[in-house]
Amino acid sequence: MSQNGLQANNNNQPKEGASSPYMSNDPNSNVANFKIIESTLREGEQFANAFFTTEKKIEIAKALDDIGVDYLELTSPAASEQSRNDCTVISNLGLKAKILTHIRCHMDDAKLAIDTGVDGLDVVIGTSSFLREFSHGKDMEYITKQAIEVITYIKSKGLEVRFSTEDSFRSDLVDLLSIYKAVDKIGVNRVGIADTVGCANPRQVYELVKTLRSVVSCDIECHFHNDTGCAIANAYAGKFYYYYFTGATHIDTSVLGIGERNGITPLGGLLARMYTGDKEYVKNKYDLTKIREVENIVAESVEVTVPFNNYITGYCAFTHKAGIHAKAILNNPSTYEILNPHDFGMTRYVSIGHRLTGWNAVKNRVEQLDLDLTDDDTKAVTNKIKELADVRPLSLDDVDVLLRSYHQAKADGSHTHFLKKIETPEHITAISAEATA
Ligand SMILES: CC(=O)SCCNC(=O)CCNC(=O)[C@H](O)C(C)(C)COP(=O)(O)OP(=O)(O)OC[C@H]1O[C@@H](n2cnc3c(N)ncnc32)[C@H](O)[C@@H]1OP(=O)(O)O
Ligand SMILES: O=C(O)CCC(=O)C(=O)O
Ligand SMILES: [Mg+2]
Repeated sequence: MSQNGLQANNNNQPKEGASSPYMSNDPNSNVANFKIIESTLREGEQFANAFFTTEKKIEIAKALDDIGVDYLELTSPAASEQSRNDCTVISNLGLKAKILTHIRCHMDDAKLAIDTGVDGLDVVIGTSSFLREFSHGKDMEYITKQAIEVITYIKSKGLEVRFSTEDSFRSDLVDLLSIYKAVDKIGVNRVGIADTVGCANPRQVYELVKTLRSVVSCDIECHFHNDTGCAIANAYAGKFYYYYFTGATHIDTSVLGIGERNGITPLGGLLARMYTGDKEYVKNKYDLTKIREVENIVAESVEVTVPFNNYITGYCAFTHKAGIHAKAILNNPSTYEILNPHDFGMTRYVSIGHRLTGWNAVKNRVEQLDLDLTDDDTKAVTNKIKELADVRPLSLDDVDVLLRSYHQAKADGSHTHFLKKIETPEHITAISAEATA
């Protein structure tokens, strides 16, 4: 969907549910109002390589807080003594983000978590037949009773509480709706749906959120694994329904998407997706220029490199190569860019030393170097670049040497001969060496 298409949709009246009790009367409800539950310090700690010291958790928490994420979700205090201490330490940092910890649907875990000083608890229990049979072994009646007891207790302590079903998309719909209805009735702040195994597609997400929206009045949170590459699209599909009808949603993310197996919805990718929906809202709410910093901190800590094709920060995310693209980008970047790199603290790069280059891109370099060459000159040098780049790609330095040397040769009329003499990329290297000798 095009950026304009989406924005136009925002201004349209919703096609369905105009009389829905969940439709906000707030005139601002047409903006992309969503909240991020940043789970690098919980789901992210489940990533194979993750080991976060307390100091590293503090550094990551502060970097995420600087971006402006709404919540930070921390590993359960039941996991280990250090995990419990870390909940207390991070709760006491005085961050703007609300601090949550993630617990099993069990009174022991809830009691342990209450004392850490967090703002709220994210309670989870599996409801699919897989989890009921092979994980905790409890039936729906037991789960519902337990959920009500745990939620009531947490609420009595004045904390925010969310109840989520694990493996929601492989759970029975009647079971799901019935337990969500029960917890909504006792005043849970949010219910969560979790695609724990990454099996859901955007259509299923949209349908489940829509159905759930019709049975609960509390907020709805979404947690999507990326096993089949749908984590961002699913988050967007979940939000898209809210977009019209509630004006509120909560989406779980982690930095670089790290988590159990191949992880969940990545923070940067989600922000890129949301930015295309409502650029001003996203830019005003989150400091997009700080995404790179937190990604670098996390990448270094978990000993991975930021992928080359990462959303926003991948090294070639704003590199334009083919001649057709380069020409249009130089005329108007929006022709081939949906994200403005400057909004993310990034810069655009137009690559020219290769066989796919075009004379318009080379002309731009001629102008940057302030060389007095005609369009025919530029086209002749472009053809030479293509010929040489059939052997190997040229660096920008190679291209500059070629352009400058051609320009010099033009002064005494030897430029045609000069181009003929350059038969391989090594000839350019030789010219360079001669010039610096
Ligand atoms: C999909 C997700 O990512 S959910 C979040 C996953 N996070 C974690 O697992 C946090 C890290 N985990 C841990 O440190 C440990 O697994 C602990 C402390 C939670 C539990 O450790 P242990 O008591 O040794 O149990 P173990 O991990 O072997 O098994 C899980 C236990 O939790 C129970 N359980 C699993 N899910 C739930 C749930 N949602 N609610 C209540 N109990 C649950 C299981 O029945 C099992 O109990 P059992 O020991 O009586 O059989
Ligand atoms: O608590 C939740 O909603 C999600 C738990 C989780 O990590 C998952 O189901 O993958
Ligand atoms: Mg998960």
